[in-house]
Amino acid sequence: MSADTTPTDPTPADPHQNPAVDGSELIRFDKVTKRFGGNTVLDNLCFSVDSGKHVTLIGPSGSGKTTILRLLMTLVKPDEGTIKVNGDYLTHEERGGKLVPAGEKHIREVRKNIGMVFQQFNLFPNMRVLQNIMEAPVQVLGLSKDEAEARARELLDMVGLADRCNDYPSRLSGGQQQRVAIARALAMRPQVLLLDEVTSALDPELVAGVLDVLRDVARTTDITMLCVTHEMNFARDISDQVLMFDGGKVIESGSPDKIFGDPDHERTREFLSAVL
Ligand SMILES: Nc1ncnc2c1ncn2[C@@H]1O[C@H](COP(=O)(O)OP(=O)(O)OP(=O)(O)O)[C@@H](O)[C@H]1O
Repeated sequence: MSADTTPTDPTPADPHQNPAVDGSELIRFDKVTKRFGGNTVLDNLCFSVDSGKHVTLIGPSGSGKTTILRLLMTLVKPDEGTIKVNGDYLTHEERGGKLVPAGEKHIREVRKNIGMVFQQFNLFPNMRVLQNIMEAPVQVLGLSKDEAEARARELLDMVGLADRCNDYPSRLSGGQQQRVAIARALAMRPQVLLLDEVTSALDPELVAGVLDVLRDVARTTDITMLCVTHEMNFARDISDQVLMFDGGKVIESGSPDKIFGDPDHERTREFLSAVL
């Protein structure tokens, strides 16, 4: 990501500008600005997500939703501002009372808390399903092969694919591959699961199976979920909170009942009438 510049003057959180930090806050974006060339995609963005909550990001195409997930994965870096996960700066380290750009080791540690499922499944094509799920827990977390395999089998059972562990991804449908990708992300036991339009590349008849698996994950685990989706019924079902983005900012946030039923903002109304 050579176009990215590392922030040189990160501004520490301003408690007067942002919602109060409570004990259960897991993610905080503080005055985050992200530009691509002359295009300001996120503009002084502030928001936070509490531990265990399921938050859906909605908004028009190009409003920066995917960029937020990519920032959390450190696939891109903010131009200004700071991001904290579980109290640790994601892109900065505190050294001698000062914030300095984070080193690779620090970023790797913070990222262990975060799993992501992409629109394209991105499975390793040359590994069988079981191996796809075991790989990172063994390589990154240092689990023994037996521990990783037990974890992988449990997750395959959860996503309804216990009988496909010896198949290569190419033998599976897109929906099945995406369910393996969900199991693979969960195998790292992340605190946060990022979901980026995970059903957009699927044939319509395969969408429901994937969404059902995610509903189960939301219902049966305490994982924090940050979700970008065009599936508004799914968003309504699983979300504790919906954030509506426009012009690089959160213009409105609230419960799904509020945002989908009686939004305050005209722009939210317009957007929802176009997509619902
Ligand atoms: N690597 C990049 N280089 C240049 N521009 C980029 C890059 N990534 C994203 N953008 C631009 O940033 C803007 C926001 O993109 P982003 O994918 O975050 O939007 P989005 O809200 O997720 O949109 P959609 O719903 O269409 O996926 C878009 O104008 C996009 O073209």
